[in-house]
Amino acid sequence: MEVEKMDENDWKYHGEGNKSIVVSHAQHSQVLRFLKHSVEDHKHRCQTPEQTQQHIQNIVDFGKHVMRSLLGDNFVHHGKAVKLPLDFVNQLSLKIEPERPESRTDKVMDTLSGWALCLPNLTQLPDHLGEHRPALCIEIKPKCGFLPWSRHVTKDVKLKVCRFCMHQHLKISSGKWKRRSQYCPLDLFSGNKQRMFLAIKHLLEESQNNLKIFKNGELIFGCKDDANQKRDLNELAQHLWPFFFPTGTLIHGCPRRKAVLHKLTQVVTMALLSSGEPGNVTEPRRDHCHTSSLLQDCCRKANSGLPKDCVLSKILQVQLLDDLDIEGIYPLYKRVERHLAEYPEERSTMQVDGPYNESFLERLRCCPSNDNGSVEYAVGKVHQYRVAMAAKDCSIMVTLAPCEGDEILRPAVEIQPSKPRFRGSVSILDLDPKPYESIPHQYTLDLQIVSNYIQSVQSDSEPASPNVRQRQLDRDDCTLVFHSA
Ligand SMILES: O=P(O)(O)O[C@@H]1[C@@H](OP(=O)(O)O)[C@H](OP(=O)(O)O)[C@H](O)[C@H](OP(=O)(O)O)[C@H]1OP(=O)(O)O
Ligand SMILES: Nc1ncnc2c1ncn2[C@@H]1O[C@H](COP(=O)(O)OP(=O)(O)OP(=O)(O)O)[C@@H](O)[C@H]1O
Repeated sequence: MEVEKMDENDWKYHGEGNKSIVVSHAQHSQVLRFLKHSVEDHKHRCQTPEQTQQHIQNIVDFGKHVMRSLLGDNFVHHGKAVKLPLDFVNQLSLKIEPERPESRTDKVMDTLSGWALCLPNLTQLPDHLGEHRPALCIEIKPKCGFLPWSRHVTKDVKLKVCRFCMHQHLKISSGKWKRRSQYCPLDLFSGNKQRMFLAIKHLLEESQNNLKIFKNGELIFGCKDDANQKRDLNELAQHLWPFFFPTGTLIHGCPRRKAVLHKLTQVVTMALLSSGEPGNVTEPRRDHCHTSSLLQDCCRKANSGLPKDCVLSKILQVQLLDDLDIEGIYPLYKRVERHLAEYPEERSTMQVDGPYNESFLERLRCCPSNDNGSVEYAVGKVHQYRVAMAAKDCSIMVTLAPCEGDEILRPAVEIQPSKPRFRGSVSILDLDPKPYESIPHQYTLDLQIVSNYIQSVQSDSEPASPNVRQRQLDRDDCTLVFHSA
């Protein structure tokens, strides 16, 4: 990329989250990720260009030195910080503004610093492989895949219902989403194919911000402010039909939509479970969220664990660094705060705001396992918690292309046995360091999620009797899960 020759017409709006806006290059497999600011911060120029540069460099370093080591080189692309001409950035910002979803316009793109992150476009295959080859990309934001077990947890419900499922109630009552998602991260992370199929089915039914699908780099499903899921699924099936049924053959008696979504679910499950070391399986986790609608008995029997090096296993291992729960972390955060109030100069030696280098990683690894009352212990646990938080908020990109014969696509993940055959790559994105300052917010949010959930379940029809609950479960269409072809 030649920064002097940047032309906004070569770039188009690609997507955004809470913290950044992404634009993709029209010809090359590249994206630029810009930071976003609140309108107020932008107006008052709250961050200097040097601070923004540092912020972006911290993201690169965190990916390069911390997350790559913990999650694996294959999965993490740390990208590089680039300084762009302000003119280009301003023109680009004006160009993409009409494309932005209404719900995200409370923040604006940083047009003041000229700094951005340059990354490979993970929705496409690399330039040298991508030519004339259709690519399908499935992005999943899986969220937290385990139930806490910490002795610091004070509400029993947290040991039974996962945070995502509880949070759904708050998201509905606050108006963030209109319909509750039945997706449960514990199903996805179970390693059990039936539960994983169910998780993906639920993501397809109500994608919220947890599922997006791209075809040749273009968003074709998910992430809409107000989606009509049924219509969208029909459209999705139309889009995907040529990928999965290139010869046009119909499965006798099976509706087209169902056949395509079934294939998609199978292929995504295989990609999420694909591992460098086939057959290597971790200890099964016994987590089962009580609001997940798969019959508990079935889950218990089939909890087969994740292959050791698959992407889900890697992410889960890092999430599990949060072993104290926010209720155990918050007092440690306050210990650090008290120490810093007395010795503010130690903030940098403690690496509270980075740098995210080898020695930060070492601090994570060397943190004592028991609380000896020291500030070192508190800092180590807070760092571990922040790293776990990043892994709880990341997204997985599965990018696939049909392939013929024995041709090899690299970096390779092979979907076997599948017809047609697919090869491609699995990556993890959005691994930004979570700010130390967000811990009090996390604590308050946790309290809010739990109390809202308890209230909402109590006020929903008197606690459903087992029969009512069972009828509810029976109504779910599990044929996709239980009668695979
Ligand atoms: O707190 P959560 O679990 O709601 O996660 C936030 C996400 O909400 P979600 O529930 O996934 O819709 C939220 O995503 P959305 O803006 O809702 O798409 C962000 O990812 C936020 O991270 P950050 O503050 O931008 O670094 C996320 O905040 P962190 O808690 O990860 O800092
Ligand atoms: N390297 C990439 N290649 C292709 N698409 C990308 C890439 N990075 C980000 N995207 C797209 O842009 C979207 C927003 O990016 P990202 O998730 O990093 O934003 P964010 O603001 O950090 O999100 P969050 O709300 O989780 O904090 C992603 O969901 C993804 O669709």
